[in-house]
Amino acid sequence: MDANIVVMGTESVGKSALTVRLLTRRFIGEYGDIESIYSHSFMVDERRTTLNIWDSPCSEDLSVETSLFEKKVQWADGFVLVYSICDRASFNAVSRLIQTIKSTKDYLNADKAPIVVVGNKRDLHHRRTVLSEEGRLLALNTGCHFCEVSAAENYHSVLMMFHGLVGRIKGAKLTTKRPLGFKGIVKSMSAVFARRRTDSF
Ligand SMILES: Nc1nc2c(ncn2[C@@H]2O[C@H](COP(=O)(O)OP(=O)(O)OP(=O)(O)O)[C@@H](O)[C@H]2O)c(=O)[nH]1
Repeated sequence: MDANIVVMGTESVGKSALTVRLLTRRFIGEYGDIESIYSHSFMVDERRTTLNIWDSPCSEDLSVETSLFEKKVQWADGFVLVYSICDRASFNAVSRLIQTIKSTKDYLNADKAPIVVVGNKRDLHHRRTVLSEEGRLLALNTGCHFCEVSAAENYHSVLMMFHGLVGRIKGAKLTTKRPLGFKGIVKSMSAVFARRRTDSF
């Protein structure tokens, strides 16, 4: 089975750290600002499952990124929406992201892709500004799942978070969804890089 997962959230919440933790088991501290799709295979019930993970640098500017955003929603079988427990603005952004994802045409037309709300940087509990209960309540009220993790300190909880999402994707039988395809992904990513280059002049 193939499962496409989009990781979203505001700047510096640890989207790349979570993705790299899953892929390499390591926390390397600093991560580039690159839009990337990674693949990761593992065995579940003696069957190979491949995760394709789309990690975006920052997905909050929806007005600029609308068409790319819609492509992501179309491509995704599941979403990981990340905030930092030390950054309330990032939590509010996840709340808005849930509404935006759920109101897009592709999300409504397809079987609803599972969403997991992830509070990252749990190791920084002394700087916490978002309570666990708030994350749990947000997930409960919006039909999402919730967990808190630390990409810096704990590989196992990150692994469980991704694997739990895959289980729900399987349950939702989303494999019938029409994929964006490799060419579509390359095209949409080229558009992002082209725009960034233009923006920098
Ligand atoms: N203490 C702590 N720091 C973390 C954790 N996860 C990520 N970081 C740090 O937070 C910073 C941002 O991490 P990234 O993974 O680059 O965050 P991002 O969301 O991909 O950021 P953008 O690419 O800018 O959108 C880095 O300095 C990481 O080392 C965590 O669980 N605990």
